[in-house]
Amino acid sequence: MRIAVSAIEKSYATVQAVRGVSFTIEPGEIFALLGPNGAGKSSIIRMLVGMTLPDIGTIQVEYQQQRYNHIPRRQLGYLPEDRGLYPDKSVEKNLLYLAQLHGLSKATAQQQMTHWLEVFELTERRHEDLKQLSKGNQQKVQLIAAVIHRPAVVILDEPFSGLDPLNQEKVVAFLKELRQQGMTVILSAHQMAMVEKLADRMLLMAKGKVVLAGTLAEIRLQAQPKQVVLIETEQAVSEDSLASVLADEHWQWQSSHSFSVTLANSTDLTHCLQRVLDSFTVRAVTMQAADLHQLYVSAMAEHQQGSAA
Ligand SMILES: Nc1ncnc2c1ncn2[C@@H]1O[C@H](COP(=O)(O)OP(=O)(O)OP(=O)(O)O)[C@@H](O)[C@H]1O
Repeated sequence: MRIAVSAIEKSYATVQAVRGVSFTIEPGEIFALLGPNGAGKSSIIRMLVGMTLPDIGTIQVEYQQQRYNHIPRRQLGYLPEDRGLYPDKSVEKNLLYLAQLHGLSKATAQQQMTHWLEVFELTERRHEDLKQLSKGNQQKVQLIAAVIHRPAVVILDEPFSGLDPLNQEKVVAFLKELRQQGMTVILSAHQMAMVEKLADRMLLMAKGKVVLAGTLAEIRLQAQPKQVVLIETEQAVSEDSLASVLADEHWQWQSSHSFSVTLANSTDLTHCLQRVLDSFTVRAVTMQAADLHQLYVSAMAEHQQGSAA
């Protein structure tokens, strides 16, 4: 399923929640919507699933040569922010009921349920009422409920919320398996370390607008266009020798055996390394890349400064 969102806007009574947002999602990719509380992520999700319409702009969904203005219900698995299963029914009854509601045969529903309960280590708990499970385990049942009917697209609003680190890792593995099975996954999340491991592309939003977009590498370039490379040498290097070898570079002496160089692009990297290798024996070269959490925090700080100015 291919999804193209073009310049959508959405306002509620007093809030302009989404302000001219565009992006595309390619079939089979994991796409992450990121941003602080109130950024507009859930509003976008509600428009993607057809719960509300954009005031302005378009959503075009292509699936098996058909076109839609939202993701067709039969092809959608959705974990909303406010979860909706039956607390007084067992895990098994909840899942089988939902699967059959989506048109799965009893045998296929059973087989799907068995597989996913195993993945989340919930097989032993399947006869317990949902309300008897911890919040984290209920969350895992909700994730299974969203995918049990094998939809083409899965939308997960905060799939990591309420989960401990080990269970968050399980969700990462679960989402990778969905991608392997060919599903398109759209998720919103606040756990950057998890998103970094998973997302093929992402959209960082603030106050209804796009702040950064693309793959992690593209986002890195947008947020931090300069690269910093740390070079460690076998022999001691003085500041004077660096000044003569790297006369045109922006370098910083770190210790007798290491220094960093800030580069504008990869061509500069080649030139810089050639000059360094002509003069010193190099032990290690490390690119100092910011992780998604750091990129997110600095992008949001910059955005806030920009909108305050
Ligand atoms: N039904 C509604 N009526 C009025 N205002 C709303 C409604 N839904 C959302 N908003 C407002 O729209 C803005 C965007 O909200 P939205 O829920 O889309 O953000 P979000 O990025 O999903 O936030 P969170 O991470 O907290 O879930 C917020 O200011 C919110 O208060």
